Amino acid sequence: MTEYAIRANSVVKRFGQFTAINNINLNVAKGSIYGFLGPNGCGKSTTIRVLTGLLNPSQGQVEVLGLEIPKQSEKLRLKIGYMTQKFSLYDDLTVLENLEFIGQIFAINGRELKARIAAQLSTYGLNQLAKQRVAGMSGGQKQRLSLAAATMHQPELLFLDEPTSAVDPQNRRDFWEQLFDLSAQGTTILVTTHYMDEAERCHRLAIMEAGEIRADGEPERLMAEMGVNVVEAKAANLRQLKNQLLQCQEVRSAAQIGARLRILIYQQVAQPLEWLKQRFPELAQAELNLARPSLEDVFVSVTGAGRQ
Ligand SMILES: Nc1ncnc2c1ncn2[C@@H]1O[C@H](COP(=O)(O)OP(=O)(O)OP(=O)(O)O)[C@@H](O)[C@H]1O
Repeated sequence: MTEYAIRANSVVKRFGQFTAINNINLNVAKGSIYGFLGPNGCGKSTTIRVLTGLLNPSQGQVEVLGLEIPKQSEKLRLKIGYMTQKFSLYDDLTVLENLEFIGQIFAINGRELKARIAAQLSTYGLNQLAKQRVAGMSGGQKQRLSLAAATMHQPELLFLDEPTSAVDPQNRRDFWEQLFDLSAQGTTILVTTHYMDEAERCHRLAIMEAGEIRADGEPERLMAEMGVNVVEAKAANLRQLKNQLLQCQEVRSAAQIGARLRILIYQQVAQPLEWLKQRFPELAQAELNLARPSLEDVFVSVTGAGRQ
């Protein structure tokens, strides 16, 4: 039987008249990496704050690591790590001093603290930087320190709010390798992101828009079940063709990628290539191919994106 680290049932959070998250249902399996993908302002951070007990839900039930939230939030605090969007360590302290400080907050002292710091410095490649003040460090180095700090007390569950928005692709890759190491050791991870490639790495994923979960599942399954076929067309006058395609109710979206147009066509059209050629005679000689769906296609097909 699957054990869940997080269960949320019909959770709503309102700020005054404004509903920031609406009827969120969530089951996050223990040890998994669960992604929250969605545009700015769709409610990802609000959801995390409710799940961590920092915000009280307006409605609904939340259970995290077997604790009833917000009632038992204080007990939860010691079992979770939370890396917020903003770098939240001390610029004027060194790497070592930051880790000591965080350790003490979690009541780790003496020999145990020394051992934990040594382990974290080594795991996150910070040995050479131990005596360096944070102010002079690069974005990638700061991010490694943030993860080291968030995992100092070996939390069972880790919340990461857009952890890689300030780092380059190589650092993102390395960061994700660290997340998979943590997951293999049994840590459950909930991570929010804007990046499709990052979302694709998650074991499971929720796509959010305007405070609601629009789709939820394993990335591969979401791609297989999205209800549209993807066609790539290499043709002349792509801008004009795109506008004409968007007038057709059979077309979910069309977007230019280099010299091609990526067209999502609802699956009610059984033969999308033939349909395109019939509907647009100028495509009769064009290069048309069915393409493998991507997560970006799923995102477009389940949200309001892509219709302009
Ligand atoms: N304390 C608050 N009071 C009023 N409105 C809020 C508050 N916190 C968030 N909101 C609103 O709730 C909505 C969701 O915000 P949230 O920060 O959860 O989005 P997000 O998906 O995390 O966005 P981003 O990717 O930009 O961080 C936004 O419209 C935001 O302005």
